[in-house]
Parts: sequence; C-alpha cells; structure tokens
Amino acid sequence: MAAKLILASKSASRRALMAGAGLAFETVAADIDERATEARLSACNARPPEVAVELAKAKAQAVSEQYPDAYVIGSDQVLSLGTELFHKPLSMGEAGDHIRAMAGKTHHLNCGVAIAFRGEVIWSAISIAAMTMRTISPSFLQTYLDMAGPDILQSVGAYQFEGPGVQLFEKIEGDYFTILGLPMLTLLAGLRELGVIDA
Ligand SMILES: Nc1nc2c(ncn2[C@H]2C[C@H](O)[C@@H](COP(=O)(O)OP(=O)(O)OP(=O)(O)O)O2)c(=O)[nH]1
Repeated sequence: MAAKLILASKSASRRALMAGAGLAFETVAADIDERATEARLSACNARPPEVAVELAKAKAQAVSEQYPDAYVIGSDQVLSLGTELFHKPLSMGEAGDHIRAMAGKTHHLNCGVAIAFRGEVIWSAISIAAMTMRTISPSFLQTYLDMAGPDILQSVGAYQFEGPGVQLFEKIEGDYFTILGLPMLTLLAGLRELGVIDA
C-alpha cells in the first residue's frame, strides 16, 4: 500500500506542483509562527538558506506530530536581496515597492524542503535560484501589476514566474520548480531514497 503523503502547506503553487507530478497526497496547513522562527534564526545570524530549511523542517514536524503515520513534506521559500529578506506583499502597492527594489539586481530564492515521519525530520534539502530582474520603467511596472493582478500577493517575490512574471527577468540560474516554491527534482529523489514512492 502506498505510504500516506501529506503536504504541510496552504500554498496553491506547491499543491499544483505535487499534483502535476502525479503524487497522491493530502494537504494540511502547518500552524507555526514563521516570522517568530525566522526572527529567532536571524538573531543567531542564520543565513537565508538555513532559515528556509529550518522553516521547512518546522512545518513538516508540526504536521507530522498530528499525523505520525504519514510522511509529511514541508517547504519554505526565503527571498534574499543582498542582506534584506522579502516576504509576500500585503498589497498591490507593496508588490510594486518590492519590484522596484529588485529591478536591475539579482535576488535569490532560497527554497528549503523537509520530510518528517512520526514527529521527526528524516530528510531535508535546499535549492537556490538566482533571479536577475531587468530594469523596469514605471509605465511597464504599472502594466505588469495590472496584468498580473492580486494573485502575485500569494508569491514571495510578487511575481508568478510561470505567468506574466517572466516578463520581469533577463536571466535565471537554478531550476524552474525551485522558483515556483517546491524543488521537485530534489524532493522526488528524497521520496524515492526513503522508499515513499516507487523508484
Ligand atoms: N505560482 C507561483 N508561486 C510562487 C512563485 N514564487 C514563489 N511562489 C510562492 C510559493 C509559496 O506559496 C510562496 C512562498 O512563501 P512561503 O514559503 O512562506 O509559503 P506559503 O506561506 O505560501 O505557504 P506554506 O507556508 O507552505 O503554507 O510563494 C512563482 O513564481 N509562482
């Protein structure tokens, strides 16, 4: 019988990536205080990749404690621009501010992923994408915001790369899935390694 798989996430993007891969799973949102965990880690000078992995572990572990007989996947994406961390914008105005700050520069999407079983993290990984955004004119920024719409408020970078967001970029380094929020190639390898899915 296939092992029970749970995605500890409320993210539509992560859910779509898992479903697209043909995995049978359920979703349970992880009830953790991400900002508090992030603040504690940053106070210890944790680097963005480490923050992303620790948050992914915390999400997976929290849900695994509720569902000990399932394999639980947690993931977290930390956007770093230099030493500054960005979070999902709370308004279209803030989304515009984020894009203006990132335009003409390279930011990183640090995507952590973890698997927990019986309340313990048994596997974790990090995947990082470098996103080089082109310089954006004020008129194009407004065109983009109007075109992309409020869906971008669900995305840490205020863009959906699989949608109009691609128009913001001149170069990316890293894999597409990492950008969308779940490093599928790494995760699937982990699930096979653990015997959770067929190899
Ligand atoms: N559709 C789409 N979503 C993206 C893209 N880049 C980032 N995201 C989304 C994936 C995640 O839902 C979100 C990253 O924020 P978090 O890692 O804090 O996850 P979130 O709070 O959304 O869900 P979770 O903590 O897993 O319940 O940004 C993109 O290019 N396209």
